[in-house]
Amino acid sequence: MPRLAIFDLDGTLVDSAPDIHAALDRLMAGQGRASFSRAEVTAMIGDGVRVLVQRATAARALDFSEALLEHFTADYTARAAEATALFPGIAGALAALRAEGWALAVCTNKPAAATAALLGALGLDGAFAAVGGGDSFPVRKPDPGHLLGTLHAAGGDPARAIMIGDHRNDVLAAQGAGLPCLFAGWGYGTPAMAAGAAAVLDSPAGLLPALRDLLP
Ligand SMILES: O=C(O)COP(=O)(O)O
Ligand SMILES: [Mg+2]
Repeated sequence: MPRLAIFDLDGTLVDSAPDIHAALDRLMAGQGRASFSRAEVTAMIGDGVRVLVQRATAARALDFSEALLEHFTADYTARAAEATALFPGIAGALAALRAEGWALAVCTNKPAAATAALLGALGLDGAFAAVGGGDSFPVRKPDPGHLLGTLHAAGGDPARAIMIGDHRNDVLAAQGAGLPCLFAGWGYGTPAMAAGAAAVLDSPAGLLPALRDLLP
């Protein structure tokens, strides 16, 4: 069975904050509310789209509604790849891992439809043995069931799999599933969120050596 690297998406593989930010600002403008700073937006990312819109509406004294959530989700899904790109070094790291025989998967709290649209636009459809979105399973990160469901869909073995993520939810899901977690320090998380990770990486250049170290 090949070694399996399971990647978080937002803040780990892709710098998606510009498009999430733009979509949130469009939502707020439609409600007559002020836009957000980038730091406000990155602090709201990580728990899926429902919690994102709940946090954004609360921050602008708006009542959350299913209609606002649906509006945001449709708008963001259609425009998820306008300004979003892979972090520098990610494409090379993924190619090197595949060349070494690693299987790859994505486990993200972003909804599956937006995830598929984004991966397709980035030319990454087909790069992953499985993609577990935030609505692919009855649970999502930090619940380990999301990670284990993705792992099983990829045909992986928990004893030969590693999680890579930028948020506390990634570390907690990995801990619950019994997997080591590498913390992507280039993402949207805070240093405190790395507590419990096997290692904190400063840049994607550190991915290959750290993964080989954990699973020779
Ligand atoms: O959609 C989110 O809130 C976060 O997505 P992620 O799990 O890929 O970081
Ligand atoms: Mg993330």
